[in-house]
Amino acid sequence: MMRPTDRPDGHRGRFTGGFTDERTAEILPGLDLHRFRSSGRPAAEDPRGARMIAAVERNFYEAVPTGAALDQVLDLYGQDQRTYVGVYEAGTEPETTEPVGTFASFSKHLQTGAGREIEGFLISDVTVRSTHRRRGILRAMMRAELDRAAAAGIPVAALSASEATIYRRFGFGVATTRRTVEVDTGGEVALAGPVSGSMRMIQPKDLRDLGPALYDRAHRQSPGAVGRTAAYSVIETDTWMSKNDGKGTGVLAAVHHDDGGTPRGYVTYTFNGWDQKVPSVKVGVLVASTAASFRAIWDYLVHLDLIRKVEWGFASDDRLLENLLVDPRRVTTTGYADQLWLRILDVAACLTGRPYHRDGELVLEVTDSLGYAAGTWRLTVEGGTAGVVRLGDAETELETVTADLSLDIAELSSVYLGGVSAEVLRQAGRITEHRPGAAAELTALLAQDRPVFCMTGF
Ligand SMILES: CC(=O)SCCNC(=O)CCNC(=O)[C@H](O)C(C)(C)COP(=O)(O)OP(=O)(O)OC[C@H]1O[C@@H](n2cnc3c(N)ncnc32)[C@H](O)[C@@H]1OP(=O)(O)O
Repeated sequence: MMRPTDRPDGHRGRFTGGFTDERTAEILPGLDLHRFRSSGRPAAEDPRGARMIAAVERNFYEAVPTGAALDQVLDLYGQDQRTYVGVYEAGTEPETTEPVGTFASFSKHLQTGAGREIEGFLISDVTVRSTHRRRGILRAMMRAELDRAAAAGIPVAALSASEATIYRRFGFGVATTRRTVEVDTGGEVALAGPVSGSMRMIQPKDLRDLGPALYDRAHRQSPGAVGRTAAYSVIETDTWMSKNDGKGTGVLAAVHHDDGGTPRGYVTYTFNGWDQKVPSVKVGVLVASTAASFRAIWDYLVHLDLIRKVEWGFASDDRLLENLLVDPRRVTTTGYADQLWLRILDVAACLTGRPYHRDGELVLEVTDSLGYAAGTWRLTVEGGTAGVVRLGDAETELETVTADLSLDIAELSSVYLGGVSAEVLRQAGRITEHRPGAAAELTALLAQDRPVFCMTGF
């Protein structure tokens, strides 16, 4: 089986290779930090991993999985090669005690546009026990792990946030957003563009191999997309052990084939039940590797018999869905959320690791309270290739250059992929312009040829 973490080129990331267990005594008074890799083994053989998962669930106010459900989570996290940090009361052992602080990280690719990608340090499961909050445990874990990622040469960290006010202080900025939408599918619904190929219903378990292959193709075309976690292998195949013992929860699935019979996309969805006032379905995973496939999948969804509403939690902000329909008012946005938060650790590696569609030159004065990216950077783009120098470094001129823009690393991380406008952040007072028009120039320089969107959660 091809797992979401496997890549055709065999790349698993520099970072995950050289890991060893370690213990850093006294990260804070009376608190020890332990770091260890997910083993992928069942709870009976990995009490440390099991207690880590229990702590994460409890801190998110969720029920703790047990038995086969817990073993499945441990297996999935092992596939992701997650590294866990646990903060423990001094003198207690991870094998027998739950941590009071948790922090997971793993390596996945981040698409930077035009099929280019850089390694990302993906962060998840950040929690602190209710009784230990606001004592600096998150700050200590974040600092320790960003230090480690930066030392390993990973250019960017990424996360999705439970609350929007936590992570900017650590240099993270919102790079992509998503919407929750409801599509009114009652009566005659017409699409604006052509629909081709055919849809076939399949068993969700048949997505085991097809899902990752199609996702891999789709995500390479989408700046902002990241490699999926192994959890998707049970989400889309409806085989979560924690739900109905893995026997399925009624997820339906359909695949789009193009006119030549090649699969190009798929959708999973769930019926919300006949007790609803308006019969509706909720889309789970929707992956389209071509624009034609996206149209065909939505043609299928809006024409489901008896269904008068389709809900979807992962619509992009570019109004693609509205433009797909002859009547764009059928789409109602019911929620709006920041999705991918980025934190640039290595300015030069990030800015040279993405495509450009025009030439230009800008000097950026970057502040960074954690120090990784601070400095005055000259970005020069010629023929689609960027050169980046930190002014004042030994080999560059110690000149008195006036920066075109001053901004914090959180803002540079926000605008980096081109999904957020530097000019808008200037207007919001988050970026200071020293040369009129420089923010608009940066916006144009960073613009992509495709919408910037992260189509997964992690
Ligand atoms: C990527 C993810 O996993 S997102 C999930 C985050 N986890 C959760 O939401 C679960 C519930 N909440 C928690 O477990 C904890 O409250 C955490 C993890 C959010 C914060 O942990 P703590 O140890 O309390 O944070 P810590 O004391 O280190 O605070 C660090 C800074 O963040 C600020 N901060 C902490 N929590 C929040 C919050 N919820 N909202 C805004 N600011 C916050 C603190 O004020 C402090 O600011 P300062 O250092 O600039 O003065």
